[in-house]
Amino acid sequence: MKQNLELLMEMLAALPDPVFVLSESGKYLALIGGHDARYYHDGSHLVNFSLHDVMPKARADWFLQQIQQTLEEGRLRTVEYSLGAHEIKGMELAEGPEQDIWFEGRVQPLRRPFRGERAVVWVARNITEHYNMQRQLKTLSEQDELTGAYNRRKLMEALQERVAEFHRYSHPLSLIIFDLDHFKRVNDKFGHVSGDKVLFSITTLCNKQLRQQDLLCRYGGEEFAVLLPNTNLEDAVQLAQRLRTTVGSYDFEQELGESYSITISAGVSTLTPGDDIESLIKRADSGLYQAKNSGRNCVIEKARQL
Ligand SMILES: Nc1nc2c(ncn2[C@@H]2O[C@H](COP(=O)(O)OP(=O)(O)OP(=O)(O)O)[C@@H](O)[C@H]2O)c(=O)[nH]1
Repeated sequence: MKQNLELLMEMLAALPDPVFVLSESGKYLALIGGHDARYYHDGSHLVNFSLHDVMPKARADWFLQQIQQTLEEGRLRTVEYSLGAHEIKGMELAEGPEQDIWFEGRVQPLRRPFRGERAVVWVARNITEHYNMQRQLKTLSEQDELTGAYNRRKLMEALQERVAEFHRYSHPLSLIIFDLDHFKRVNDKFGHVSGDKVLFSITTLCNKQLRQQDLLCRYGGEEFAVLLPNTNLEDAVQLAQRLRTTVGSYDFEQELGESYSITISAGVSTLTPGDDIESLIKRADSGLYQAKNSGRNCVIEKARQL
């Protein structure tokens, strides 16, 4: 019997991930396992304290809510969250990972009350590596390899979200499609590799003019699209003009080895009630087509004909 108990204690102590027992009121009742300092900080000092004693209120509230919801549902729940050791009072920062950790928390109700309170077992697994890799993969799947701008897939995804938002909340949404003028001449004169450098620099130049929420995408070879949430037609045209003058006044000497200017032509459209993604794109495209036919280096707006 004693041997079995010893074995059980050994097993519990050797659990690779920390396992907390947390009460319904947010008290740390017990902690076992999670002793590998490569993955976890030592949280043994937390036992007998409450969540609200050791972490900022908003954080503690969140953990408490998870505990209470798990008890209410009476079944295993899985949650993901990031937590830095610096957010927990009394944590030994030097011993353990430096960065904030992404955790997967598996939260299971205990079958009976513990010290007079309902409680859960909370297994916290460090998933930082997995999380970062997933984020990296997501970024790669949304990005154009050459320029770092978003790709067409991301544009279509964002369009779907934003158009739905427009129909629900009437937030304005505009689209610019622009294309480099006579880009074939650049390739012919300086070579494809230099042309690639120009595409990269144009992406950088344009991104500097955009807000965080705007989305610059490489739409085709030398064609770009800019999705502008919360932007009406007038402001979108203004921005398109700014992109046009920014690119037009830039000297591509560094990219091409001699002083050289490149202009862009753009079409602009804005979403209206009853409109859809296809017609928004179509109008911006037709504005671009008209801009090319009007001598290039200009912006043409296309309002919807009702
Ligand atoms: N370097 C480089 N060139 C590209 C890439 N994608 C498309 N292009 C080039 O872009 C050029 C597009 O040529 P056109 O469609 O004739 O258009 P343009 O010369 O820009 O003329 P307009 O659009 O009518 O002003 C071609 O030379 C393509 O090879 C790319 O990824 N890298």
